[in-house]
Parts: sequence; C-alpha cells; structure tokens
Amino acid sequence: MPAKYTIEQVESALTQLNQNLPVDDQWAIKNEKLCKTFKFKNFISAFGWMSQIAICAEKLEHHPEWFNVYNKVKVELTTHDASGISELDFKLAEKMDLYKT
Ligand SMILES: C[C@H](O)[C@H](O)[C@H]1CNC2=NC(N)=NC(=O)C2=N1
Repeated sequence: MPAKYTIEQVESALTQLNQNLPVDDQWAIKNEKLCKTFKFKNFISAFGWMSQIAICAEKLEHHPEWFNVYNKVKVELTTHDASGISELDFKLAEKMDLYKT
C-alpha cells in the first residue's frame, strides 16, 4: 500500500513536477489533492486523452478523480488507500502531462 507523503515530500515532488511547466499550466495542492484543469480544443480531444490516461491508470492500479465538461477535464489526484497524496498521484500526474499534446 502506498505511503502518504509528508508536507515536505509533497512540496518537493510538486516543485519537480512543475519545474518545466509554464506558470499557467502548473499543478497545485487544493484540499489535500494534487489538482490541475486540462483544456483541449474540443470534446473528442479531451475524451481521447482521458482514454489514454485510463490505460495508464489501469497499469498503475491508480485511478484519477476527474470531471469532464466538453473540452475541459478537472483533475484532483489523491490516494484513497493512504488518505492523502502519495507517490502514485505524482506518477499519474506525470503521465497526464506527457500525454497532453
Ligand atoms: C486494489 C487496488 O489496487 C486499489 O484499490 C487501488 C485502486 N485505485 C486507486 N486509486 C486511487 N486514486 N487511490 C487508491 O487508493 C486506489 N487504490
């Protein structure tokens, strides 16, 4: 079972995750979750990306909380088994950025 990250571990991993992202495309911690809203050109692009991430999530055995409306996907990552943020949330976040064109 993944261990819940300490505040220091979250801060450090967040800095690393955001280091190559523009200021308007960064991950943030909100309500103890790793959050970002992804915007696409239309619904098909958003849903295509979600399908790719669904395969990643299955491989990682770690699943996102996300909310899609048309071309936007609001993502809130947390590890239910750890009651907080863990390494798996950062792994999934990396995949999300990687598959976002
Ligand atoms: C057995 C299975 O691996 C676990 O239930 C996984 C599934 N996906 C999960 N996803 C998330 N976000 N948190 C979890 O704790 C979690 N647990």
